[in-house]
Amino acid sequence: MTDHALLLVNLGSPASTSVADVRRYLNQFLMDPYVIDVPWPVRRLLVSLILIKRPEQSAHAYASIWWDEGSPLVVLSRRLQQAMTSQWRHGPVELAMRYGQPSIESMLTRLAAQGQKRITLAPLYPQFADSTTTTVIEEARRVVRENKLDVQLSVLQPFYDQPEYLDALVATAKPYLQQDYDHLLLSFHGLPERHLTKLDPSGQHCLKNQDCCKNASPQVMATCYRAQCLRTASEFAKRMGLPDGKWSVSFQSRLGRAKWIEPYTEVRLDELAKSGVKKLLVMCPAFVADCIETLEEIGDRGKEQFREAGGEELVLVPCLNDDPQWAKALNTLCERAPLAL
Ligand SMILES: C=CC1=C(C)c2cc3[nH]c(cc4nc(cc5[nH]c(cc1n2)c(C)c5CCC(=O)O)C(CCC(=O)O)=C4C)c(C)c3C=C
Ligand SMILES: [Fe+2]
Ligand SMILES: [Fe+2]
Repeated sequence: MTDHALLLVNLGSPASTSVADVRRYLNQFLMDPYVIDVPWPVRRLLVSLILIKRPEQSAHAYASIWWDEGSPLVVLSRRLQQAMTSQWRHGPVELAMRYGQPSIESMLTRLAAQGQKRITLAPLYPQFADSTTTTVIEEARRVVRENKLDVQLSVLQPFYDQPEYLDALVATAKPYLQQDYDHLLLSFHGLPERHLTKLDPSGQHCLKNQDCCKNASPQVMATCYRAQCLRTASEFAKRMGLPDGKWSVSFQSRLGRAKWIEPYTEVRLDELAKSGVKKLLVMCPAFVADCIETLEEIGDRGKEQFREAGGEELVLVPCLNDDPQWAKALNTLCERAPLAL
């Protein structure tokens, strides 16, 4: 069978590091109602305020990590796509970005025009969030509906607890953890707290007490990003045989004034340095590909912050990127993707 395509979808990057391209990208990203989840007029106002200063700052940050071939996130996702072509046996493997290019619309319409009858959509996010997983699925649905595409969609489910993903994480991180180090920080992308509490099916659980994410029922677990991050971290630690106290979890990349899920990575970097940690390993399991958030926020700024607070060395563990074991694992996960309703 060659008419069942695989479409990998990652977040996307600006087209270049120019302030104008970064502004265009941030505008598309932040005007997504799944990202800034307030009514349109309020979102428009908030985003316009953010767009006064942020594009210049972000353009500078992007320029510091940009590669000759382009954005690390896009280049690494493209390499993963290439690695997946020798794994996926049912049809072509393509890559789209939720924001910027190549768009989900361009890739889905192209695949349908080629005669693909079924498409497995793979949002490349291990943990579920509306601002990542849902927005990809809803955009794909919109494209199929509005273009009347004659395709059936299957969707890769969040894989935060799947052995294939966890084993691939262990394989890529192991060489780093076999060296001497004092502490491992698992730093996940953060989310505004509101994004968790509004999805809590009981309305009585999320963030009601300190241990809510450790005692989450299967219903809460299904949509609680924080609980899924903590599960990934504890399963990883179990597989690596890490003792309690040798590792911890934090959340990075906070934007704006709202309260985001805690603990914040920037706070933990200071705390760890002040508690005597000299050599710190940081891994970022919410990102399957290295990007501005890992390379610049942790690898550059985090490293400097940790040293200024008294630490000696911060080592950033690379993301899964195009690791062959990861490509194999992702293929197995995609084979299991159920048909979308
Ligand atoms: C891994 C999952 C991600 C979640 C959850 C997420 C939520 C989220 N992000 C923002 C705002 C920004 N994120 C930015 C970059 C960025 N975010 C993710 C992933 C998640 N975001 C990735 C992979 C990247 C890297 C993109 C790249 O080109 O390398 C940015 C842009 C960079 C910057 O200016 O800092 C913003 C802005 C919000 C508001 C949010 C949840 C509501
Ligand atoms: Fe983000
Ligand atoms: Fe929770």
